[in-house]
Amino acid sequence: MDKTIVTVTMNPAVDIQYVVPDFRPGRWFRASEVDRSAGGKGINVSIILQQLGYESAAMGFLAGFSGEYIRDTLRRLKLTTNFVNVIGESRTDVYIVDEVGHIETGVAEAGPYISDEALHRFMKNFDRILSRARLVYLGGSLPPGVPQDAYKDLILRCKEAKVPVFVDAFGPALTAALEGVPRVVKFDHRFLFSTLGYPMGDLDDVLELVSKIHDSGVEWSVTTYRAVGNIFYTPEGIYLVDIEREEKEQMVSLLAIGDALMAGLMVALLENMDVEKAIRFAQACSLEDTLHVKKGIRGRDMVESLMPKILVEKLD
Ligand SMILES: O=P(O)(O)OC[C@@]1(O)O[C@H](CO)[C@@H](O)[C@@H]1O
Repeated sequence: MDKTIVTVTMNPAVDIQYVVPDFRPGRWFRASEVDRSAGGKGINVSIILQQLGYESAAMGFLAGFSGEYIRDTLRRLKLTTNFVNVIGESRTDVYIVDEVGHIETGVAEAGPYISDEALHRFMKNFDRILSRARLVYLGGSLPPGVPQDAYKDLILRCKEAKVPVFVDAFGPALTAALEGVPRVVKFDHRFLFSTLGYPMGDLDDVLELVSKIHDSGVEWSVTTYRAVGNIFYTPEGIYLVDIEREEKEQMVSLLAIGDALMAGLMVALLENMDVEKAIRFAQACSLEDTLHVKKGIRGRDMVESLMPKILVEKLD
C-alpha cells in the first residue's frame, strides 16, 4: 500500500465567513456573502493537498451536529478520515471579512472536552496509521482536556517511526512541540518574542530568535512577518518573502492562508523542488487562497501562474 500524508486536527471547526462591507463593532449588519466550511488547520491542509493532487488522511476529534457536518463535508470531498467521536459539540469559528479594508475579525470557540479515554483511542489510531505515513502535519489549538505536550508526544512517536513532521501551533502547545524538534514549523513573530521572553523587536531580532530555534535541529521554518510577508528559514539560508503590490490589492480573505502555505511547502518538499522554487510555490498557494472568500485554492495551475508574483530575497 502507498504511504500517505496524515493531518491531525485536534480541534476541528465549522468555519463561517461573513462578508460584511464596512463592518464596525456595535452596529447591525447583513452579510453580503457567506462561506460555511469544514475547518481547523489540519482539515484545511488536507483539503488543499487534495486540490494540489495529493491524498491524505485527516485525523482528530469530532462531536455533535457540527462534527457530523464536518464529517459529511469531508466524505463528500472523498477525503480519508479517521476521527474519534467525543461528547459535546465541535466548535464553530466565525470570521467577518470587511470587503473594503480586507480586515478580518474572528471569534473562535474553545471546542469540546476530550477525555483521557478519547485521547487514548486517538493515540492508538495514530500509532496504527503512522506505519503507513510518509509525512505528518499537526495543526491548531488543543481542545480542553488535551495536555499541552500532546504535539511533543506525537512528534516523538513520528521520530521513532522516522516520519517527518510539520507543525503549526501557538503558545504552550508549540513551545512543548519544539522540544520534540519537528522538521518544519510555522511561527508568528509575536510567538517568538513572547515565548523567548524578549520585547517586540525588528527584523534583525526576529532573525536572531528564529536562528536560535534552528540551532536545535528544526530544518525549515516560516515566520509571519508584517501583514503578509514571511521569513523562510531553510537548510540553504534565510529568505525574506513578499508579494507584489498589485497582487496584495486583490486580496479578499486571509482565512487559512497559513494552511495553504504549509500544504504548498509539503508538496514542494515531497517533490524535491529546489529551495527557491519551494518557497515560491508555498507562498503562491497562500496568495491564491487570499484571492477569493471561499477557503482553499482553485487548482495547481492557478498557484503556478502566481509564482512570478512572489518576491524572494536571500538574506545571507
Ligand atoms: O484555534 P486554532 O485551532 O488555532 O485555529 C482555528 C482556525 O482559525 O484555524 C483555521 C485557519 O488556519 C480555521 O479553519 C480555524 O477556524
